[in-house]
Amino acid sequence: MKNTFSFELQKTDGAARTGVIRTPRGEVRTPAFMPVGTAATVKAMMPESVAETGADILLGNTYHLMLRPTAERIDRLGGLHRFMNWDRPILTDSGGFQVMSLSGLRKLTEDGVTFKSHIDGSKHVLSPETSMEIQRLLGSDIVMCFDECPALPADKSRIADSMRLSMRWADRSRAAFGDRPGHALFGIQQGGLEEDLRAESAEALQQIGFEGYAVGGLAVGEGQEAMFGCLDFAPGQLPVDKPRYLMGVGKPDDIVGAVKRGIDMMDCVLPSRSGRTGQVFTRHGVVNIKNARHADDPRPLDDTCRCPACRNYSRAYLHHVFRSQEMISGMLLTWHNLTYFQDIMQGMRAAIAAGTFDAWEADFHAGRAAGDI
Ligand SMILES: O=c1[nH]cnc2cc3nc(NCc4cccs4)[nH]c3cc12
Repeated sequence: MKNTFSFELQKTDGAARTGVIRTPRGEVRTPAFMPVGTAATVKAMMPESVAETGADILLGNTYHLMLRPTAERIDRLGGLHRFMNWDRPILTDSGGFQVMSLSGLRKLTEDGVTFKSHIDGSKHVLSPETSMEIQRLLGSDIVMCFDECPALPADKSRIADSMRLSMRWADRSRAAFGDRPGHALFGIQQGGLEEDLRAESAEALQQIGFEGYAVGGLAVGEGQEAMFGCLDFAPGQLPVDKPRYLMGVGKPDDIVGAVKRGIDMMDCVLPSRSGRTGQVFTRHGVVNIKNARHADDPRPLDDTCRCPACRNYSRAYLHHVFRSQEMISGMLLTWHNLTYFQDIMQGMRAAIAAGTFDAWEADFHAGRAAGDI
C-alpha cells in the first residue's frame, strides 16, 4: 500500500469531470457523494450496508466528535476508522461551520472561536491549530481547513472580511497540518456569491497549496438559482488537476447541476435525515411514505432499485412501519435513499466517461417529470 494521496482526472464532458482519488485506505471514484457520519455513525446504517450502497468515502464532523466522545478517546481506541468499523477513506469537516450553526454563546476572534458545548455547556476552543490536531487524532484521510462561513445575506464588505480571515486561517491550517504522507489537507474557497471575492480566495488558496479545494459558503439558504450562478464560475477558478468539493449539497437535482458545473465531491445529510422522516427519493421524484395513499399499495418504492427496501418490501409495509415508528423504517428508507444517491453518482460517472452526460441529464430530469410516484 503506497502511503500517498493523489487525484487522477480521467475524462471530461463539458465542465463535468470523472476521475479517481487514490488514498492509502482505498480509491474514491469521482464524482463522489459522501454520506454524513456525524457522530461516528451514518445514522440507522451498519457500515457494511453503507459500503453496499456504493459509498467509497464518508464524512465525519470534528465539532460533534470533539465534544463527544472526544478526539483523544477515539485516538486512544485506535482512531475513527477502527472506532466506527469503516476502513475506507473518511473526510472530516473542520468544525467552524458547525460551531456557528449549533453552539450557543460563542466568541469569534482572529485566533479562533471559543464556544459552549450544545451538549453540556462546557467551554471549548476551535482554531486552525486545534482543528488540525483534532482531525489528526481522529485519523481522517482528508482534513478540511478551519474556516468561517458567513451567514447570508451579508453585505459585500462583511463577506470580504470573513473570506480574508478564512484565508489567514487556511495559511495557519497548512502550517499546523505538517507533513503527513497519505493524508490530504483541502482548502475552502469563500467569498459569498461575488466572483471577484471568490477569485481572490482561489488565488490565495493556490498560493498556499492544497491537495484539494472545497467550494464553501454555499448551501446556506441562497437557493438553487443563486448557487448554480456561483458554480458557473467558482469551480473554474480552482486548480483543474485537484479535486473540487462542494460542501453541504444537496438534493438530487442540486447534485446533478453541481457535477455539470465541474464539482467532483459532495456531502449532504439529506438522504439519511430524510430517510428517518419518511421522505423517499426516487427517479420519479419524492415519495412521502407517511401519506395514507400508500397504505394498501403492494408495489415497491421503485421496481428498478437494487436496495433491500425495494427488493423485499411493499410501500404498504414501509408506510406501516413508518406510521408505527418502528426502527426498521429509518433503516430501510435510509438504505434506499443512500442507494439512490449513489446510483445517481454512478450514472453520471459512466455518462461522463462515455461523453453522454447531456443525454443522461435530460433522462434524469424527464424521469422526475413522469409523475405517478
Ligand atoms: O463554508 C463551509 N465551510 C465548512 N463547512 C461547511 C459546511 C456546509 N454545509 C452546508 N450546507 C448544508 C447544511 C448543513 C447544516 C446547515 S446547512 N454549507 C456548508 C458550508 C461550509
